[in-house]
Amino acid sequence: MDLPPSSPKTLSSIKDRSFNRATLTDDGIMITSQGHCTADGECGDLQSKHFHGCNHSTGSFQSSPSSCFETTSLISCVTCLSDNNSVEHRNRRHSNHSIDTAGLLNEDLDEIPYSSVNGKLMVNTVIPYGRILYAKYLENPNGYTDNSGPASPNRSTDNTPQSKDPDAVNVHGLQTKSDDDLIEEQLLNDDDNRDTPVTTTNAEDGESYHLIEITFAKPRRHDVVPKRLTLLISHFSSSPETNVVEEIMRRSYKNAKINRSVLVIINPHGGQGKAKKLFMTKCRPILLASRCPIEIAYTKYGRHAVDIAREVDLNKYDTIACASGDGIPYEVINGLYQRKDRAAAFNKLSITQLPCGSGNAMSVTCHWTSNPSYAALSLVKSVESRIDLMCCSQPSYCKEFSRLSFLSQCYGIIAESDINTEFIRWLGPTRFELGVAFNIIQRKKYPCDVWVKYVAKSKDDVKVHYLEQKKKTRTELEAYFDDNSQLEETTNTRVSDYETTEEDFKLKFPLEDGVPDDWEKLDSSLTDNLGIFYTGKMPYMAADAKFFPAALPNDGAMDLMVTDARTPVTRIAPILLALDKGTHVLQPEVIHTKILAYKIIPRVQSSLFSVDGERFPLEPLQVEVLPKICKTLLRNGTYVDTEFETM
Ligand SMILES: Nc1ncnc2c1ncn2[C@@H]1O[C@H](COP(=O)(O)OP(=O)(O)OP(=O)(O)O)[C@@H](O)[C@H]1O
Repeated sequence: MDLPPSSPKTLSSIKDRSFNRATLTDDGIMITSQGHCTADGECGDLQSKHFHGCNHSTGSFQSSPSSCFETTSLISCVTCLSDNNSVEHRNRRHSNHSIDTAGLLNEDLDEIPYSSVNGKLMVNTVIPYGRILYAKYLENPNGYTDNSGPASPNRSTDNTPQSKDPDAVNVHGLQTKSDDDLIEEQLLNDDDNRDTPVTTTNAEDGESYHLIEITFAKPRRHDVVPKRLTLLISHFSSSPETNVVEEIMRRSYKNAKINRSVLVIINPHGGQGKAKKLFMTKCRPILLASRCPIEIAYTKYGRHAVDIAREVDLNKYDTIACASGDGIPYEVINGLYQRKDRAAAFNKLSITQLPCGSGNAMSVTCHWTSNPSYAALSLVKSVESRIDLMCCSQPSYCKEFSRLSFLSQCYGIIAESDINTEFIRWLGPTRFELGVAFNIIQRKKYPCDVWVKYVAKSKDDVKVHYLEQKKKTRTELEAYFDDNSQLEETTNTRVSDYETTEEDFKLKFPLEDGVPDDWEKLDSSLTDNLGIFYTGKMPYMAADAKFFPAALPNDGAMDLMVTDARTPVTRIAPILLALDKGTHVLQPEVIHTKILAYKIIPRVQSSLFSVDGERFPLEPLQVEVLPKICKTLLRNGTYVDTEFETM
């Protein structure tokens, strides 16, 4: 620690008067009074000095310093941004919202008056714990600074990171020490102050204040960016021993792991070549500000992520974050599956996505956003949760390894539109919609035979199953969140979680055993004229395509949707147009059920299957659910609300 040992001070100290005072509330850190200007015209809030060039000789609050205390009294919406703390409240508030293209709820941006024109934080402003990334004690703070800016006054110039080749990678594709590591080291070195309280006593009321720097995620345009803020924080506690910084961190990471160690896998070709830039500019600042140790691996060839996951050192990471589309999480899951210690791998690592590709269904579903910076915030704040996977077997590969699918399998119109339009990849997501429209107009049909093992057959049964499972999950989550007093101090997460064993990977319905007697065959008049066959485990297949609104993380079932190619275009068009709302599953022309397993035997000469967006061969395909096999990070412990309940 480079600061001198501190002795208690009083608030009559001129310097201390320059900082905003704040206190801890249930929802966040609330500004209780604004800092004064010092005798020499300096203000503790650097935004005034560095970003607005505030000159206090002309500033309005200097002429009447006390007016700040009286005139600004805005109570901001805290629970709206407090991602961790109130699942119920959040779901209630936002039940009528859908995700917009930036993945933001616009009200979030507008409701928090973080700073007024003169750079001061308004009294009663609350910085929600859900937005706080880090806190530490401070003795010589410089106030409100921009972490993402080039010249941070809080940083020693000696420590300025040296620029090295950011693409330098070792044999495993892991990045060698570069500017990322140096910035990370610098941030970690900053931690010296974390445990050392600097106490200041208010001579007037005897209350104890601590000079604390917090780093929080602040909305800026469509993103969140890390910002630092220095506050004099008082905390009323029965115990004088209370470490306020530890308390802030505990509340800020209530159901999440602090300092999650992350292996980031970047597909440099993902998102039409934008993945690396998106990660570096939008996600990395949030992860670093949260003091997450990160290592980066770049994929150098197709399916490289399978190899990386197969060889990854389980002891080094808690999370694999795929800065990519949905293709890389699919590969990571399959790489882990091919390991000898796969149960240990799935128990140790959470697989998540930072949405930097063209298809980002996992992030939309799990982080409730397709915005990379918000997804990074969700990554550091989310609850580790179990999800079901689907195990796919076909004759050509299942003797070696079956394939795990986390998202979907499809055959027919959707599969062809997804895969056979790759040659117009430059069109982005539009290529998929064009492909669907083209195939529907042609009324292309895809004959096949299908057998299923039902969990909920009729649409009414599906609703009942959904409501029951949702209620069960809600009860479990409430118990989980209430159980915080029993959390392990160091990790802030519950230790006794569900554990996968090798037994869980054993298939109940191996391909070679044929179709079991209790499976039902779908009506041949339908399957002879099949248009779409689509199974899924996540509600969103893209930001605006809520294909499976009844999908749940671990209900032990996958959703199946089937359509008949003979359905008139005048009926199928409105069905497809209802995809953004998810109400297509209610239409009589759409079959929607919940199943545990299925077998499909195609009866066409040339076509394909698409599994999680990957091309699979045109062979019999048998799939079953592997319950709770994989760990991921879910915002508030749930998938994004699809409003299926009220449909
Ligand atoms: N360096 C590389 N060279 C070639 N292919 C790669 C490379 N890295 C990854 N890939 C492949 O790119 C595919 C797509 O990856 P990803 O899902 O991240 O991208 P995307 O932007 O969403 O694209 P898509 O539209 O194909 O889904 C994967 O099959 C992966 O194996």
